[in-house]
Amino acid sequence: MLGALRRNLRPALQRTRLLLCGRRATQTPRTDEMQIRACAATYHLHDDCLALNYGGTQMHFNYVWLRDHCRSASSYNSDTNQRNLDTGSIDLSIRPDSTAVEDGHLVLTWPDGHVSKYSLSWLAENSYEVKKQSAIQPRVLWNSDIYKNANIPSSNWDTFMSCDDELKKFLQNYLLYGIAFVDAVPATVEATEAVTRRVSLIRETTYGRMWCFTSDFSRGDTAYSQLALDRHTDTSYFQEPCGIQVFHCLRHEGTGGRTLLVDGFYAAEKLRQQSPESFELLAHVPIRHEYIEKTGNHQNHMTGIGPVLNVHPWNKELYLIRYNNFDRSVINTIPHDSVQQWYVAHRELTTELRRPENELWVKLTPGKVVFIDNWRVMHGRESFTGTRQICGCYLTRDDVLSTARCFGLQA
Ligand SMILES: C[N+](C)(C)CCCC[C@H](N)C(=O)O
Ligand SMILES: O=C(O)CCC(=O)C(=O)O
Ligand SMILES: [Fe+2]
Repeated sequence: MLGALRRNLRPALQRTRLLLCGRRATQTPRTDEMQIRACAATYHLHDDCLALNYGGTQMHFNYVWLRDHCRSASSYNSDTNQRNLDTGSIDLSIRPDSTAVEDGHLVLTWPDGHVSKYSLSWLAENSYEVKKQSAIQPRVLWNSDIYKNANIPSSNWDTFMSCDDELKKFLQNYLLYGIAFVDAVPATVEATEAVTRRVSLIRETTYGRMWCFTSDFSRGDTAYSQLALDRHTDTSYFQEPCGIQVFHCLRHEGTGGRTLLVDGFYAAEKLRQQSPESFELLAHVPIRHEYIEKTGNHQNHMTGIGPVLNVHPWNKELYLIRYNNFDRSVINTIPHDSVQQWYVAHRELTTELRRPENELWVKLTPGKVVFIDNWRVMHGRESFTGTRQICGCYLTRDDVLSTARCFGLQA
């Protein structure tokens, strides 16, 4: 989206240069005058903001915002990408003394003589109006057919470990779909750790840094049994649930034990369309998840409070689902007259999550490592017989997204 915008802006920018090169308005020109001078970029100074029309978009910039976002050396350190200016010292009723558009830049002179210059394309990219048009993180929401028909290739261990382009492709798939696979990984904890470290930092939890589990009840949790587990997100009882879960089945001699994957955002968006009030309720009512373990050496009591659906307040984009019926705690954060509606909304979401067409079943075999966005994609498993050993770890979401952004991906 921004790429397309940049392309659209380029001819406009050139036209601006052509028309405005070397010209400077010392006083705010009248609108009709501006239209003639700068047909590609027009502006108008309102009482509370500067309106800029550029690249076909009408944008509005608050004056304090403009002073705060000055990119001159005294206001901003472009080596560290940090603000130098003390925002607390800006006069909250500041207005520019003079305004001009020249050479593809908006130039403002402030009452104290300080000059701020902003490239028009920078303003466009960073305006609320343009940001609002594109998702924070573009995603492809999927059910089983959509995912299968997309034919997303798995990465291969050798190329994944040695080639940055391969890692970038992997991350792009991961960002779009919330799951991604690496094949032909040696069936060891060390290789699983290496594949993981290639992506990001491991998040150590009470389960360890790298963990390896089997059905031995060594911990007080159903995961350490042979029972089936319905779709869920992990560590919902953390105030910040783990961002990514990595699984590698090192061995399984027995039957069953397939892994279930369900795109929680696909289901939640269906709910938003069909039943907006239920979506709103699940997005606002906080509930508690809890992990209480008092076995052998393990003493844990974790709680996390937050809504099932979490949306960015400014554009309503989903970013996190907490959905774990095993670990959901006593509901005592909802007034009695909303409890019934909450259960209705939860049931509607559950119905969407349980549609067979939304279920992607995969048998994890030695060599196949899966990365799951634990803020979006639910996992579960079929019951099994025999010895089954799974190793893996959790990753911090911020660090994975940072790796992706360093490759130039939008995340
Ligand atoms: C993955 N590993 C086996 C280490 C831990 C499992 C944690 C299970 C817990 N009920 C939850 O959903 O968070
Ligand atoms: O055994 C599995 O495949 C997954 C179990 C599980 O949900 C977990 O470990 O988080
Ligand atoms: Fe789990």
